[in-house]
Amino acid sequence: MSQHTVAVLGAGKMGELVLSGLLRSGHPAGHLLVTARRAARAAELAERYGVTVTGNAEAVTRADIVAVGVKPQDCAALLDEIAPGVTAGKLVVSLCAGLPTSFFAARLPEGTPVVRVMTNTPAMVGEAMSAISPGPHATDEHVALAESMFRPLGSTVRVPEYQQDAVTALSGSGPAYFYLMVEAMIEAGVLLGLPRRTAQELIVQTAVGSAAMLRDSGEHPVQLREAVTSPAGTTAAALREMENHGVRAALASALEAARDRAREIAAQAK
Ligand SMILES: NC(=O)C1=CN([C@@H]2O[C@H](COP(=O)(O)OP(=O)(O)OC[C@H]3O[C@@H](n4cnc5c(N)ncnc54)[C@H](OP(=O)(O)O)[C@@H]3O)[C@@H](O)[C@H]2O)C=CC1
Ligand SMILES: O=C(O)[C@@H]1CCC=N1
Repeated sequence: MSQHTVAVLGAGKMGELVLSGLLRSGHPAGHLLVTARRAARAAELAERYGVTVTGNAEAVTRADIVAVGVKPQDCAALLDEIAPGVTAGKLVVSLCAGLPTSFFAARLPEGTPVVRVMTNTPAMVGEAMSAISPGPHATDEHVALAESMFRPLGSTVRVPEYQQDAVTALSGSGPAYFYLMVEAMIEAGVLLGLPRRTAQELIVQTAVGSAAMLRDSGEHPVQLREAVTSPAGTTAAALREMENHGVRAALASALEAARDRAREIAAQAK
């Protein structure tokens, strides 16, 4: 991987995470190029990471791997701009929600390999979940390259592309659902009379501990929940209220809405 030159086009939040992950894993700064729309952002990236910031066309000309980190609605214009420079042998890696690899194929030279990745913001602490799918002309070697790009950010998994909108609804947007729940529980703690700072400390550590149990205990969430729920106890009382308020149904609807929005983004980008 380190011998390849990687260009991150549109180094915003996610692009910067890819960039910093590569640098953390020992990828030479000299083999990294980034682009940004605003001059201030370009200067910030150059100063923070010591990488070369160029225009999109130059980055693509110099790179072997081109990671597209712009918002889906900015993608068509970017692809039209870079298509002439995407010569044979270059791999395009999309970070974009919703957009299928066929969207890229339609705008890039025939035969361009495209890999689609849905990662998430816990990449900031090396705990991302990145789901990787080969698109047209992407070989196993291309997918392996994308894996080595995203492994420094956290876990990776290969999924067929048709699952990517569901993946986006689950793990791509997922951190926001947990943050909302934590925020709501802090407010609930304040309602019960706890100082805000105490409520936050209690619930954040409870989230961290619960996440570690989910990952490391080898037990199913149902078993973990049952172990907390004493007969006629406090947890059972709280869980009944959650069921009464339709928490499961709310989550099902929320994830369906996210999946549907991913489809809509693709339809609108055409
Ligand atoms: N945020 C998230 O949790 C996740 C986002 N994604 C996907 O990642 C992609 C990026 O999202 P995110 O990082 O949040 O968005 P950001 O807005 O933070 O980053 C996008 C960046 O692209 C830049 N940009 C836009 N057009 C161009 C262009 N023509 N040339 C160069 N740079 C350009 C923008 O510049 P400027 O700031 O100047 O406008 C911005 O810095 C999206 O496609 C999104 O769907 C995927 C998983 C999770
Ligand atoms: O909200 C979004 O569209 C992006 C994709 C997944 C997370 N954030």
